[in-house]
Amino acid sequence: MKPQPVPPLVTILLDSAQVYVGAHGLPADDWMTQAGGTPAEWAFCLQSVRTGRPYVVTDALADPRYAGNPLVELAGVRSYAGVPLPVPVTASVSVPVGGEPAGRRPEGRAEGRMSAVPARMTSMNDAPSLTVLADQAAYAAAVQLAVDAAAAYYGDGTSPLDDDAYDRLVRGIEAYEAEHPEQVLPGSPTGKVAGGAVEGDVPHTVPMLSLDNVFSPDGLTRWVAGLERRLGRQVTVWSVEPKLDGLAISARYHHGRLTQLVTRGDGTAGEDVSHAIGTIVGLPGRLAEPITAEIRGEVMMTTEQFEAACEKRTAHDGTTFANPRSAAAGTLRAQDRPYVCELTFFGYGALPLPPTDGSELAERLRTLPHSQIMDLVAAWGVQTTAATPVAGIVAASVEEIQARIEAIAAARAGLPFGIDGIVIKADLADDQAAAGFGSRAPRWAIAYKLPATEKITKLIGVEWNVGRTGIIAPRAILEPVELDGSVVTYATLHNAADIARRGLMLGDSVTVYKAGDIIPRVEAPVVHLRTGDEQPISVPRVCPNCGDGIDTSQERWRCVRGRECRALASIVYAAGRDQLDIETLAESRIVQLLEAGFIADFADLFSLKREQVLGLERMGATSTDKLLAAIEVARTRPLSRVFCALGVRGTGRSMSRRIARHFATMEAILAAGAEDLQAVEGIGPEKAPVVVAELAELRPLIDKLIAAGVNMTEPGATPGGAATTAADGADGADDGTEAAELPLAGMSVVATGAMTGPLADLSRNQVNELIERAGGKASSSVSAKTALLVAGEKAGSKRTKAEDLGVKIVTPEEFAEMVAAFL
Ligand SMILES: NC(=O)c1ccc[n+]([C@@H]2O[C@H](COP(=O)([O-])OP(=O)(O)OC[C@H]3O[C@@H](n4cnc5c(N)ncnc54)[C@H](O)[C@@H]3O)[C@@H](O)[C@H]2O)c1
Ligand SMILES: [Zn+2]
Repeated sequence: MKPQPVPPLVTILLDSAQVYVGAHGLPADDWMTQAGGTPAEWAFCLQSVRTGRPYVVTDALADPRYAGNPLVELAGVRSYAGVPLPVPVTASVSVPVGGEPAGRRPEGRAEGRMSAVPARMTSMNDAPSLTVLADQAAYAAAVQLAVDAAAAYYGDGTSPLDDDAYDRLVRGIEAYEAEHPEQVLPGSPTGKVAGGAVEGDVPHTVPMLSLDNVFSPDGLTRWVAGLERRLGRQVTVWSVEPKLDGLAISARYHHGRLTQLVTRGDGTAGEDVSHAIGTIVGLPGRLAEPITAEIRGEVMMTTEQFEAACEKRTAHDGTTFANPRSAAAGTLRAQDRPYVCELTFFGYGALPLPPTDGSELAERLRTLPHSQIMDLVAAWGVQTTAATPVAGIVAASVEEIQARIEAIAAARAGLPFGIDGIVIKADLADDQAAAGFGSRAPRWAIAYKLPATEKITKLIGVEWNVGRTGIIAPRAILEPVELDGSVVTYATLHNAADIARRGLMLGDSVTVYKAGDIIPRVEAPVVHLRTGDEQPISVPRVCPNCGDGIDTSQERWRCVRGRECRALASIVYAAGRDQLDIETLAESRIVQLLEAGFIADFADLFSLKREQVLGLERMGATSTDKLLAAIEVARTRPLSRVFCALGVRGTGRSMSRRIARHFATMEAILAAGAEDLQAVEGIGPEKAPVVVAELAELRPLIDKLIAAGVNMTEPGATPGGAATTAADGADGADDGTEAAELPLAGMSVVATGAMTGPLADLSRNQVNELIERAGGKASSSVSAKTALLVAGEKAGSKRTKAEDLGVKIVTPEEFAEMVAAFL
């Protein structure tokens, strides 16, 4: 028999750092890798972060830089160990370029180093990525790492891995075990509660299990079908609840009194943590009724409790907790801390407790639907999610479950506590009893996992930026990390005091948080991962923009020149091509005008006198009149341009267009509250209040613009937004028809390559404006949601991607015809 093709050796570092890419010159947000290291050390990652689609290896091979690289061989691998690989190879594997990365890993850190081979991807729909294990040694190292990490995670919360890295590792172990059942180690974490890493000495009356996971609507549908097949009937009632991100705990009440708290442990026995009684909000020492029962639920820290706990710990030993979950884990078990941190409890179950398991209550707890048991628990005075925006509900169909999943996922970023998914349970006791339990999880419940919102990465730098009002704010530069659908390289650090409070140092491993629209933020240093090489973060002594002094009397530092510090930059921006487009106004001219005291902001441009301009050095009559004429034209620009010129944080060109089209007038924008703003696509619960606050701050400038007669309306738009009212039915009917008649209504359109024909002279921004005038949504990246690609000359990778996805492609000329009325 012919030997199998030998797969190239690829190295994967089991490091918590999630790397970047960029070394191969492709957009960083397109790719992900599984490994640690720096961009110079790693060249490829083979799965698109944005689309989850596998990367086509052969594409990259055309690049001469990779000639002779092991990857060349990788591309030739069509099967491994006799199993055909999807062609071409599609695993999440990274390949080192130019030798192995060495010596970067901190000492004393749980890690394994293993060779890896391309994995066969499971169904891409539902495919979370996994760490690929090449051989038995790699497998053994992975098992050891996972068990150590889990022990630290459930112990004092000091795991070296973030959850995503841990989950990928365990999935890799599972995949390896499926291929090599004869090699499974007894210590393997798979199939065990808490990965088999924790023990306890207080037996549970009924095992406290974990939950199995799904990751997509398809996964959920399959799970439901599987359960119904097992039961031989349809499940008619489901309960849908948030999956609280803390630790499971059992609270034993005797005659209404809380007598014992026990952790989940290995599922059959846990640890007694009764010392925490009295410190957990939502878990009363005495119930409203003198009942005897066991209540199960999640112990966690709210964001507020986490901040308070960090403050206490910093005061005590100068360190913080890495995140709310590990703070809760550490706090629950800590007995001899000189400070007390408050915890929060949410119940999600109740069961009979011996010796009263023959009682009438015990019988009710065995036969009532889960949802009604939760009502009972709340009535007894225990906190449940009922009072939160993500309350548990019952659903009758997969569609209803799915709708609730979406609602909970949308609410996640605004919640005062962490959730990491949605738990779906068969609500009726009969269904639960008939489905029963596996060794690790019940068969009648499933966790629908949401993407991780937190990861561990490295803080590699801090830069100090001066805002429009002269506020000097630090920003963290991170080793790029893929988080909730995008690659994060920068994160907010509020101010110098905040850096000190969190005890951050350069080179620290840090937890970074991002969900939905939220601007990523650094949560805390992971103190137990320090190597001793971390350096203090230096703070500026003078304004980084103008070199003048800094007013440090407030927590938010400010340049002593205040608004003036940034005046030049703001006016240059406002006059720019995509904003007011004042053609002859060069930066040097703005400097002259500022220095002469004729202007202090861009609104002053509109009241410039001819003599003033004429009096400037190197300014003749012709150029003066040209400039004044250009300013006259600027006075009539559409609202979207004027709004963009304001430079409201988080609103660039396309967002400004969307806002202007939605509200139609500046008056309506100014009257809008955070709620109203969220009706604009791309503005979420976090961004909306920022925009409102910025606009309040900009109000004097806006009033000045209005007084100067600058246009404040968006041509063709009606208040309320034509596109939004389209779906509104009756009273939106007029607008609705209008929107539906627009040639690109409801379409996401991407333009790429050089425009030709009637579009030849348009900038990309102008093409995007055109798309939006014609009712479409301009986007810069091709995805499954793209309805149309306008591909000019040299369209490149976007065109390839559109072809792959079956997106309709037109030439600039064809497009010009489609939108001729709007040109
Ligand atoms: N970072 C690490 O080193 C590390 C180590 C081990 C585990 N982990 C993380 O922990 C996860 C596995 O932990 P797990 O076994 O506790 O499982 P899990 O957290 O995935 O799910 C089970 C748990 O969900 C909780 N839960 C929350 N809301 C619930 C609700 N409404 N109803 C029922 N249960 C609810 C319960 O505590 C239950 O035990 C992994 O996926 C990983 O993300 C991380
Ligand atoms: Zn300054």
